[in-house]
Amino acid sequence: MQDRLPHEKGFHVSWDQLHRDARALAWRLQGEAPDDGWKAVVAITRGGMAPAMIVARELDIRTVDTISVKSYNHQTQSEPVVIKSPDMALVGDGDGVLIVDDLVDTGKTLEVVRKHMPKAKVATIYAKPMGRDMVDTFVTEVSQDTWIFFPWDMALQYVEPYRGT
Ligand SMILES: O=P(O)(O)OC[C@H]1O[C@H](OP(=O)(O)OP(=O)(O)O)[C@H](O)[C@@H]1O
Ligand SMILES: O=c1[nH]c(=O)c2nc[nH]c2[nH]1
Ligand SMILES: [Mg+2]
Repeated sequence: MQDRLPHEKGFHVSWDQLHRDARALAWRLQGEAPDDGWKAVVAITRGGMAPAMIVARELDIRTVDTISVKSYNHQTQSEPVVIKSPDMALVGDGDGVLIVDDLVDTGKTLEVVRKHMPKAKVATIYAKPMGRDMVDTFVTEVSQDTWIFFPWDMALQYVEPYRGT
């Protein structure tokens, strides 16, 4: 499938904003930990790595693994492919595991990941309506026609003033 998605709006997230929002996610997750604590955090690479690091730091979880799923080439979506699995001896069926990603959009990535670890809890910082139900905990919802620009995909640059002289 090669659909170009009609994104009308842009939501630009700075490192500072990402840090605040990831900490807000960790704050929410405090009350959702299993009685014996989270066994591990699994970051969905690449976008989930910075959020997972911040969440793991706030919740003092030292065991962090990754699952690598690729589904977009820039803004063009294709079928998600698992490129690298987590240590299955560690994560098992996902019981006690916290999966972290930067966002859920259509939910296709999480569909694949949940098949790997059906009992895991899933948290993202941002969520769009189509994929919202695939996530147990998130912080901010944006509309489906918004493209979220993450700090690792941006750089500071000069902009023209609104009014010339
Ligand atoms: O809900 P979906 O429609 O599946 O989209 C969400 C996924 O898409 C992006 O990852 P991408 O595949 O672009 O890889 P990346 O994390 O390496 O940037 C994003 O980081 C999510 O993982
Ligand atoms: O950087 C991104 N921003 C988005 O809004 C998005 N949706 C899917 N994949 C995405 N990647
Ligand atoms: Mg991703």
